[in-house]
Amino acid sequence: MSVSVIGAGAFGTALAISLAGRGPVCLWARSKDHAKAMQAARENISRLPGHALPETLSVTADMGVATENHTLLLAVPMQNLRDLLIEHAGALAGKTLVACCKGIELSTGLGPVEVIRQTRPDARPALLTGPSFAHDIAAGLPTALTLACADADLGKALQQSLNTANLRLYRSTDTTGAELGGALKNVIAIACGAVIGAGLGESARAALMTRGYAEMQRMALALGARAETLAGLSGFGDLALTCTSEGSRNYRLGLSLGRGGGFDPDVTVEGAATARAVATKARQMQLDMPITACVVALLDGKLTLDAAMTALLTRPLKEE
Ligand SMILES: NC(=O)C1=CN([C@@H]2O[C@H](COP(=O)(O)OP(=O)(O)OC[C@H]3O[C@@H](n4cnc5c(N)ncnc54)[C@H](OP(=O)(O)O)[C@@H]3O)[C@@H](O)[C@H]2O)C=CC1
Ligand SMILES: O=C(CO)COP(=O)(O)O
Repeated sequence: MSVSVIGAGAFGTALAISLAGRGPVCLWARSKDHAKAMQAARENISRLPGHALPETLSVTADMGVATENHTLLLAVPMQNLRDLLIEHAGALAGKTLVACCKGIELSTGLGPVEVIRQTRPDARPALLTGPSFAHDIAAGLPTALTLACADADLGKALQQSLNTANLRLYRSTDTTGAELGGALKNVIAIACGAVIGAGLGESARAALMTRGYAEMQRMALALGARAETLAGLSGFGDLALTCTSEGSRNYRLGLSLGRGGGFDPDVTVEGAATARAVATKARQMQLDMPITACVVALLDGKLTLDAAMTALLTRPLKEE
């Protein structure tokens, strides 16, 4: 199965580097200048500096060339996925589309697999998600991810073709659970970063991670996900990584909120839009998601961190 990676950000480049260890891979960038710069330097200096592109990795800005391969990994931010699918509708028709983004679309409340299903009903959708920093993957460090695909046979085929020397894939048919785990953990990571940034301590972070996980499960189970998916790499695994490492941009945004500092608006932070999408969805579904609500209020400047902590600590006492 030949593979192209669509989107030459940090994650797309890292996946392409890892896959190139198995054979030819094509990496598509939307900008001709970006593609040319990568070809010249044999490195993605603007998005993933410090990692050489292997010889088996070709770079293009021509979607026609990229879609000569049948399996396409879509590695763009969640809020840009629909635009990509619409802009290149013809070229993407009938392909196997593996979403590699983590988030919930703000305008619809849908996850990546659902957005693919809605915009490209002729495509065969799947999702690649789990605890993994782009720099770790590109450096060849060991990583384990979930490959979720509702079509069990296609999932098995993708697991075989996308597994690499340092990327071990576990498969699942629960796309709902996998996409919600990857999306919701980013919201909790912002909260955890804020707590650490404000000096409230690691005990408070452990409490937030645990109660955040309860929120993740509440929404995911209500939407038909399986509890064991949330307990796996795409949920618990990614929550553990993202809530404890400054390698995470979501966590770093939280840190700056907690410290009262600024944050570069051009950095991809999926949890910000996703927090808003999830809060809206929770209201519609009448689900109690107090940590998510506090993250939205913090992001909107409607609540200070002190007031958010007081709000969380003074909620009615309940059974765990
Ligand atoms: N970085 C990481 O460690 C990991 C990231 N992910 C997920 O991967 C997804 C992408 O993140 P990441 O690669 O880090 O983000 P980056 O900010 O590094 O890159 C985003 C890329 O998407 C491209 N892009 C944006 N909009 C479009 C569009 N409409 N059409 C085509 N290309 C577009 C950008 O192009 P341009 O350069 O031209 O602006 C850029 O190359 C996110 O959902 C993230 O959660 C998952 C696991 C790990
Ligand atoms: O999803 C990730 C790790 O699994 C990357 O996290 P950030 O998007 O917060 O950097």
